[in-house]
Amino acid sequence: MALADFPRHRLTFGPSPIHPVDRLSAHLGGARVWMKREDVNSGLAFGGNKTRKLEYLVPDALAKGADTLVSIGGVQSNHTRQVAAVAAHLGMKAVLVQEHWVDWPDSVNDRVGNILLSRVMGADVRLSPAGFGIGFKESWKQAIADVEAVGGTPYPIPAGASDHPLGGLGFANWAHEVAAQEAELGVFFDTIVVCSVTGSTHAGMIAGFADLEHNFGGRPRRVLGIDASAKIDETRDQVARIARNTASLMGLGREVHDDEITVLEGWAGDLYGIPVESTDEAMFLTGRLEGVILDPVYEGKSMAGLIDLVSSGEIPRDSNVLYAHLGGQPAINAYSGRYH
Ligand SMILES: Cc1ncc(COP(=O)(O)O)c(CNC2(C(=O)O)CC2)c1O
Repeated sequence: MALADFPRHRLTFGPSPIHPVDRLSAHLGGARVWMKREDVNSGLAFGGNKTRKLEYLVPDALAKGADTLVSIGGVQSNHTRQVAAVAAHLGMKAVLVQEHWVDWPDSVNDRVGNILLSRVMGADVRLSPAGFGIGFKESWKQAIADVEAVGGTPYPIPAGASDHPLGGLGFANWAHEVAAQEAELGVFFDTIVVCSVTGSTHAGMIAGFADLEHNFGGRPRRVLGIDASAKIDETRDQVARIARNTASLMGLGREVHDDEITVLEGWAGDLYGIPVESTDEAMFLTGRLEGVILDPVYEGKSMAGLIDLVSSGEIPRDSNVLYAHLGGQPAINAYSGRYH
């Protein structure tokens, strides 16, 4: 099946906005930087990259007669908050396993930001002591079994909606959306910068841009994933696997080449969820030059990567760089101790 043949349940307002950030570009003194704003893509609880992925999972959940979305993330997961919003929107229940992915001293970490929003939306929020990991977890499997035990019909959604057969389609579609917007804007984004953790945002982009090039006469471009997992080998493997699975699912017609899969390290720090100096600097620079808010877990780290790659000229001065802003702002409320 071609991408266009997959059912998509609209959860977004339409194409997410693309705009230049020329004060930031001037400050960096290199390529022109633009942003595509998934942080304002939906009216459902601040939206984000997972909302776009869920547009392709919801038809499957509805077709299977599910009544409960079951997912997993850290205490300040943006993903589980978006699952809670979509469940509420659809009239389904949500069971969310929130694991101890971050040893962050803010005592309010489990009472503000994303987890507070999920509770407001009526999700069954279950705190778990298990630590960070992007693979399948026992706590999540138990939650699925619990729903079945009371006669419910669960729809399992893994961390980040990534290691799911349909998990890459949302951002494969994102690539096609970018191409349509380029035609309107009269610009070509030769480089895309995106944060990579569970991997299907980046992986979907790889498959989508390969589809554009191989089947729609598109020009080649670089998709640079910036790791924020601090477990780069696992993330690299997951991005590669999901990119290839997604390409095969949508009938790309060729293999995904190794040189199309680039996950860069250097800005994640030692631990997932713990900001480092470059994270803080990226957050403050973007906030003070553009009024754009980045979070300390994900976008602050991917922007730190963009800043270095543009400043160093690794991304050439004549490039147009599209930064994927994937959302995540609510989590900043759990880091007030660092930014007061
Ligand atoms: C704001 C933001 N930016 C980038 C990412 C990384 O996306 P992927 O997981 O698709 O690689 C997340 C993910 N967040 C996870 C979550 O539980 O919130 C899946 C880890 C994100 O929330």
